[in-house]
Amino acid sequence: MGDLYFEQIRGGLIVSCQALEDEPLHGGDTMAKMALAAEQGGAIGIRANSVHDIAAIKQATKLPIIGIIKRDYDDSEVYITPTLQEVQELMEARVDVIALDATSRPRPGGETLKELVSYMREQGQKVMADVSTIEEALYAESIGVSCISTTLSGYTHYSPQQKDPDFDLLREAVRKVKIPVIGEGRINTPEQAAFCLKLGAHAVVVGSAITRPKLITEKFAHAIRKTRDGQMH
Ligand SMILES: CC(=O)N[C@H](C=O)[C@@H](O)[C@H](O)[C@H](O)COP(=O)(O)O
Repeated sequence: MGDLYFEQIRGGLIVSCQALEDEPLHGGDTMAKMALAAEQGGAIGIRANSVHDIAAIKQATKLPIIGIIKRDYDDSEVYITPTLQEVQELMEARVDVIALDATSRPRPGGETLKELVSYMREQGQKVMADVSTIEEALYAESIGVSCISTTLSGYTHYSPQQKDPDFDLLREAVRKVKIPVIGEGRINTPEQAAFCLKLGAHAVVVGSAITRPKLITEKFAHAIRKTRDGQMH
């Protein structure tokens, strides 16, 4: 029998509604409106950062939520749900899935991915592993995560640095792991999102291209500036 959550999100669009403290749209009220707009536009799930935003989004929509807490620690590069502290905060906030960094980089305080995943499994909590390579995807599957997401390709020094989504990682992960694989990271057009499904992605997460108007504006402004500067020469 398939898991209900994964049946619900199959073939669908999950919208990541995130704005950090230094971003203009930061705040639960804004993220709740983003999530509502996403729902009205046809999203079947939300990915959100922080207990505060998650609570606000829950008031605005009934869509299932993938929760993360981004937090910086001095002794590690890992910032997406790095330690047990963030895991416990997210469990209290009650999210459908907790996503966490599942790269091979050392975690704060010497905690391990395996310990965190075991803890969540014991509590019946579904887990999304944000990976940057196929080796990380295979390891995450072997320790019992519920699904893989290509979120962190391009954000570790040893993964391909590119402006497009990492379709190669998605393709390989779909072929090699048995659990659902989600396409995520730099999916900037509807065509790219659809292509992820063609490659076998279970669902697709899109963030910046939908919910970060400052970045979207920058792309338009940059393109226009380049053309204008070209015309002036
Ligand atoms: C690398 C990292 O910190 N990714 C974060 C993970 O939650 C978010 O900032 C991204 O917006 C999300 O993964 C969706 O990706 P994109 O915004 O490229 O569609």
